[in-house]
Amino acid sequence: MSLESDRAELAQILRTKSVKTGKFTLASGKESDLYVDCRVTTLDARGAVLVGRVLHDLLRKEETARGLSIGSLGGLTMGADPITLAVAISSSLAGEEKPVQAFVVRKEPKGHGRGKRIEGNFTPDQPVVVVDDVITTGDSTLKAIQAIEEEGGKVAFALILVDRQEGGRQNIESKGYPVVAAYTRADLV
Ligand SMILES: O=P(O)(O)OC[C@H]1O[C@H](OP(=O)(O)OP(=O)(O)O)[C@H](O)[C@@H]1O
Ligand SMILES: O=C(O)c1cc(=O)[nH]c(=O)[nH]1
Repeated sequence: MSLESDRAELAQILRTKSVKTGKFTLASGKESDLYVDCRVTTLDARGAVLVGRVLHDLLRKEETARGLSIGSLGGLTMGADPITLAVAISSSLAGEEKPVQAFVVRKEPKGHGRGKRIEGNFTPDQPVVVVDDVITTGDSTLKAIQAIEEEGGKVAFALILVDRQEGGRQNIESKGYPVVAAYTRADLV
C-alpha cells in the first residue's frame, strides 16, 4: 500500500467520523460551527494504523530535511496521546534501528508518585517533536512546548494532524517552532 493511498484513506475516515458541524465552544473559548473530533479517528483501529504511518513519514521527512536526529515525540494529553503512540509503533514496525520514543505532557504535574509533568520516554538529550491533534489558536501546542522546555527539552518542530487554518500555525511559527501538518481544514471540509 502506498503512502498516498494511506493519506487518502485517513482523510476519508476524518471526514466521515471526525468532522462535525453544529455549535461548539473551543478550548480557546471561541465559538465555532465546526469541530474536528480527531479522537474518534485516532482511537479507531484502522485510523490509528494510518495516523501512525502518515505522521511517521512526515516526521522522518522533516527530520531529514533539517539534518536532525529526533529522539522522541509527545504532546499535551489527551488529543496528542494516541497519535504519539501510533507514530512510535509505526517507527518500530518499520524496523528502524532507533525507533522514535513516546512521551505524554500532563496538563498539571502529578500530585503524587514521582510528581512528573512529562511521563514516558522523553529525551532531553536529543531534539523532540511536539504533537497535537488539532491546532486552532496554537496555544495548547505552545503550552506543551513550554512544559518540554522547562524539563530541558529542545523542540525541533510541531507535528499536527489537522490545522484548522485559524492562525495557530502563525502563532507557533512566530515563536520559532516550525509546524508540519498532515491535513488542513481545506482538505477535510
Ligand atoms: O490550538 P488551540 O486553540 O489550543 O486548540 C486546540 C486544542 O484543543 C483541543 O484540546 P482540548 O483542550 O479540548 O483537550 P483534550 O485534548 O484533553 O481533549 C485539541 O486537542 C488541541 O490540543
Ligand atoms: O479549538 C479546539 O478546541 C478544537 C477544535 C477542533 O476542531 N477540534 C478539537 O478537538 N478542538
